Amino acid sequence: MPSARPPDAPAASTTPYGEEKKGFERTVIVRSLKDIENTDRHVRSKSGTWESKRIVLAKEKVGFSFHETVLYAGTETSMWYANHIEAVLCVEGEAELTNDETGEAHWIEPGTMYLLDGHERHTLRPKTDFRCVCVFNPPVTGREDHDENGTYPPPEPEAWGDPKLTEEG
Ligand SMILES: CC(=O)NCC[C@H](N)C(=O)O
Repeated sequence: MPSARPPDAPAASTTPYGEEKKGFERTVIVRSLKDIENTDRHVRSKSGTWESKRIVLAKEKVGFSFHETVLYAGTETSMWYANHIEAVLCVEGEAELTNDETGEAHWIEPGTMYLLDGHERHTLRPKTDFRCVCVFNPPVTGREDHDENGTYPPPEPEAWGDPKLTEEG
């Protein structure tokens, strides 16, 4: 049975910035990895070292994107998220993570998270297929793949609805 709505509940949803979200419908987005398989939200990298299912994107306008990524056993991927912050939680497999700014190495296994809060250049070397869930802020818009530096371009503010960045003047 649905629970009663508390009297002080907000009348409408708000954005991450506390502003009312326009066009809000009182529905919950439910989406499975199976729904995403082989759609536009499923990106296989040009490098051939990873694939990513983009579960939540900029167009959802919630301030972040949320992905499931698999990096393949025996590969090496060097990345530099110059325009994004990324958090990564390993859910399956094992990999060595190197901070290419410092040379420091970390072993990442299920239950371990790493956070690139300083746009650090880094490399992942999975020993086995490495499955992780990732959050990007600002959100990716859909088809991003690494350029020659392992970077994604920044999204246009309009793409993810940041009211602070889209205000006139
Ligand atoms: C762990 C990592 O950054 N892998 C590269 C793909 C990225 N997570 C994505 O989903 O776009």
